[in-house]
Amino acid sequence: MSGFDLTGLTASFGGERVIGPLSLRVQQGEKVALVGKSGAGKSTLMRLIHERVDRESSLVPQDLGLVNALPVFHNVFMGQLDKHSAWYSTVTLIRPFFRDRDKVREILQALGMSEKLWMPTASLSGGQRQRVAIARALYRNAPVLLADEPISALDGPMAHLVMQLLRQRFATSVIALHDVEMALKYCNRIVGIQDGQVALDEASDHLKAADIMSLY
Ligand SMILES: Nc1ncnc2c1ncn2[C@@H]1O[C@H](COP(=O)(O)OP(=O)(O)OP(=O)(O)O)[C@@H](O)[C@H]1O
Repeated sequence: MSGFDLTGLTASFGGERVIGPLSLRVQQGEKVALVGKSGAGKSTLMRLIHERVDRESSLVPQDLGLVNALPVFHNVFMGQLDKHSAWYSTVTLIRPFFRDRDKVREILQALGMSEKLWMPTASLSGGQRQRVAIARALYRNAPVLLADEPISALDGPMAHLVMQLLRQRFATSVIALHDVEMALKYCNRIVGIQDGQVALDEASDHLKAADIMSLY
């Protein structure tokens, strides 16, 4: 599977409906930006999609989900934890295999931080930590990328580099973005969320930033 067709997506907190019911069909090759104001329901929708797509996806959650006590290498390696045996993962914890080191180093290099390979993740800056979560998703190399605000802590040039890399490496993606210009530049479909519903669903080519700002 490299696209998905989900129906009946709903989420409630404390008896209050915050998402749906809504449907979302994403075809292979689509790069979807989820946009909408803070609290509209983007992260909740992303979690619902991930629950259904799960092993077919590479996830970059908003809270990053890193293990601070472990070095960068091991956090990135976790992207493929479910593909290895317990034996392989235990050996890797103590003495990683060369092929895995090389692969992880190569991904970190593309993200401009190969020198951090063995650094404790806790010692990194916010933007560096965000890139470790992105590296983990790249290392997982699943058919679909699900990323929740993956460039929120990055400076301008690094944000563009990361968006280019994600576009190259994942045929199909759903990325929640606050930056409307980045959404238009790097995604070919814009889905706007308002009060837990799809309020806009258009090809990027047909939209200008001002059209999207009506959601805010
Ligand atoms: N664990 C939770 N418990 C209670 N309410 C929650 C919880 N998670 C989200 N919500 C509520 O659901 C709504 C949607 O939140 P969500 O995080 O999905 O929005 P968002 O569009 O991702 O916002 P942001 O852009 O600020 O990340 C908000 O009103 C939020 O308060």
